[in-house]
Amino acid sequence: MNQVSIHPLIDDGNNTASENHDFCGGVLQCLCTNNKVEVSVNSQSSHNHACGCTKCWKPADATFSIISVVPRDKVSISKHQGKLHIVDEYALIQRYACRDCGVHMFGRIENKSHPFYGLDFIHTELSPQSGWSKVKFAAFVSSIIEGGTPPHKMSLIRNRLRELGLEPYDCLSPELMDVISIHAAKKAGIITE
Ligand SMILES: N[C@@H](CCC(=O)N[C@@H](CS)C(=O)NCC(=O)O)C(=O)O
Ligand SMILES: [Zn+2]
Ligand SMILES: [Zn+2]
Repeated sequence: MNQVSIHPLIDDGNNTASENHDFCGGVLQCLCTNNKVEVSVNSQSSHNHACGCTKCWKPADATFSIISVVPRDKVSISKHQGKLHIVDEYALIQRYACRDCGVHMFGRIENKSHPFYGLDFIHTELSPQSGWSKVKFAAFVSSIIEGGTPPHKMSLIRNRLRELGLEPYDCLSPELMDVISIHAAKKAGIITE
């Protein structure tokens, strides 16, 4: 069967397996064999989704990354902080990566006026614990072309995402796009609450 790969963790259609509503976090580990960087996350993840952009970390054999958010005050570096560096200081999301294995441990927004300020971006697949929220949609789908996917495969990939229960969007989901616009409308005084 000529099936396209989205991400090894969801390709088998088993995306719903482990979500646990009582789950309250775990430890993210980098992929080094020794001296693993560890980041403690004391919260369940939200808005877990597949991201097709070129900036988010993904395993070598994946077309999409899997990324979610947690409150930034629930994230702390617990081991080998010295191995972390910021991938791009000028990006909106400052991604803290392990210098040795390249994995992004978390991403942080420092611009206090950004609608997503206060949320850190994490890859729950780096955690040995199970119970994290399930992947709910696919964002920045058209961007996979910038990552090398041949454009003629796009409809096959969008169909496969739908088959896996992940509605494909070329930016963020409508819910998150609304959050961004509500923030902008409040800032401009168009709406008050
Ligand atoms: N088409 C671009 C899209 C990049 C992009 O805008 N990514 C989104 C989703 S992660 C974003 O919010 N980026 C902010 C950032 O990377 O700092 C690419 O693939 O590089
Ligand atoms: Zn590492
Ligand atoms: Zn991304």
